[in-house]
Amino acid sequence: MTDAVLVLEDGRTFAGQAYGARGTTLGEIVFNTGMTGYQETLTDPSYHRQIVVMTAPHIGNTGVNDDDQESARIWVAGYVVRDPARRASNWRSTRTLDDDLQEQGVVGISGIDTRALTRHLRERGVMRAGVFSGDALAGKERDELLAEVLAAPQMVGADLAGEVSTDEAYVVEALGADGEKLETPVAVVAAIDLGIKAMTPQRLAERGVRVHVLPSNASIDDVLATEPDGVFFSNGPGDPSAATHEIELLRDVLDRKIPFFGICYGNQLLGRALGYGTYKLGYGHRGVNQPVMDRITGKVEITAHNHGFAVDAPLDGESTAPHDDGRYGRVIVSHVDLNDDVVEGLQALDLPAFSVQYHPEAAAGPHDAAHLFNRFVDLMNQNQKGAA
Ligand SMILES: NC(=O)CC[C@H](N)C(=O)O
Repeated sequence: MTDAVLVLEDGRTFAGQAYGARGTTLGEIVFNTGMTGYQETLTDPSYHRQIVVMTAPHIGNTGVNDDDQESARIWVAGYVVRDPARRASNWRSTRTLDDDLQEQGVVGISGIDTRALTRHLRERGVMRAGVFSGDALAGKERDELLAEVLAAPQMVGADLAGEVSTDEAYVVEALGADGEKLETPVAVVAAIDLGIKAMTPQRLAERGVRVHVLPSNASIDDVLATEPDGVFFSNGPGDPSAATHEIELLRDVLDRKIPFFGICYGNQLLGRALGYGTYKLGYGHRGVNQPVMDRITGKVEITAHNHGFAVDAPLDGESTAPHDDGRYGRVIVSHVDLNDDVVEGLQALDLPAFSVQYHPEAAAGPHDAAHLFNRFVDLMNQNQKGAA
């Protein structure tokens, strides 16, 4: 039975079965290669406006629980799977994935040859697409559906952090070794929520850090009002070249020599604040097994990724940050993806600032890179001692 259709911008179509909510959804179609972690993927705000294809063929086996949410809702624009589990079975599960997709109005499609679709996206690059089911499909010709896809906005130039960020600032308290609130934190961080995943402030809190999570439109005065030892920029959706306000905010932070750590979108914004360009990858990195070389230690980490853009910085040696006649001093590309040599991290040599393109908080994925949160805490400690 065919009661749903996936239409790609280049005209290729895939027939399947309606999954989750019925209706229309439009977005950029991307694929995720993680064999686990569908719940964390669905609730990662960086997937806002993207239709996600899972290359793992069987999705929903372990149901959904309240602990693995990376935010309060599903953010993907649409969901494409091969074979949904007929029955969810896990001791932590409180409901099925299909329930969540339906309740939250997320249109999906199943029964798709996700291997063929992924190969197509690898060859042609990610592109806009639409999933149509129920009344949205009834009586419509393929050309009408394609016209809807072609009218959808492009990801290039999209400034989306404001659409996913928190409206109000909130605090995640520092935790002691006993898991209880630590009255005197080891450091205070102002974290700019560009689409932050719940596990990120948690990883800092576990290291004794109090985290003030601020909305993406926070001003430098809002940041300074938290009396931060360090500033953090999170992951998030959209094109880093469009994030004008956030890039200016970051320059204000760098000018004050406040220790800075950025993840994913935060890495791209550090790149842009320093004056480098960013560009769109053909099909991006989305999964939990990307090998990344830390060029400072020579160690390789297996890491979780979700990015479609990357920083354009010279791989070899030090370069002077291009912004404003060397005002930010020297920078090295600290991390490189071993699959394709994409820049995966930046380290400023004359400022207390570094960032990675991948996800040390994991969720889902391996914990190889969790030590980077320690590196940030050390950087803040050194800075406090230097200032004392
Ligand atoms: N997870 C992220 O922070 C993604 C960053 C950016 N939106 C990209 O696609 O590259």
